[in-house]
Amino acid sequence: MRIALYQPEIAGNVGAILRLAACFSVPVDIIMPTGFAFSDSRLKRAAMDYGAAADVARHANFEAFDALRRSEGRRLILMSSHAAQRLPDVAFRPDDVLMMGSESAGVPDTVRDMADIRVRIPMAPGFRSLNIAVSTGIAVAEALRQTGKFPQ
Ligand SMILES: C[S@@+](CC[C@H](N)C(=O)[O-])C[C@H]1O[C@@H](n2cnc3c(N)ncnc32)[C@H](O)[C@@H]1O
Repeated sequence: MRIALYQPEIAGNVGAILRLAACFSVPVDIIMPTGFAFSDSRLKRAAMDYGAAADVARHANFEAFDALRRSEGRRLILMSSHAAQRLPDVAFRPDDVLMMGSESAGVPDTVRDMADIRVRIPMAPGFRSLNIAVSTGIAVAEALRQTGKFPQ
């Protein structure tokens, strides 16, 4: 399992996701550009000292990330509040990449169309979306649960 962040914009969100990734031993792919500098104190504050333990790869653009993903034979699972398929109905594989869209715009249609599966976390009627770090935690937890990869 890997987490991929498509052009994330908010340092604190990425810090929280790096903390999550370290706690669950899930590597993170960050697709550039980001909306903040990696020296941003808000990233460090949210990641705490766990950030140094996170396995993070930065990719210059989506094409570079996707070429590597394909070479490794991983499925691209796009998390989107607009997707038709519900999280509880998806059968995850241990080598899937869970990709999160940017905070303001999600992902472009060209990227959306390349996903093997598009997945929605069901929400109560009338709500648009969850915070990106919260939705990453929900999706990763379900994928780890299904694949038996939660840490002991
Ligand atoms: C704040 S949301 C982005 C909202 C953006 N307007 C959009 O249309 O995608 C940031 C990211 O969190 C994830 N996300 C938020 N709510 C979600 C949900 N209910 N189901 C699946 N993913 C969700 C998606 O990856 C989304 O791109």
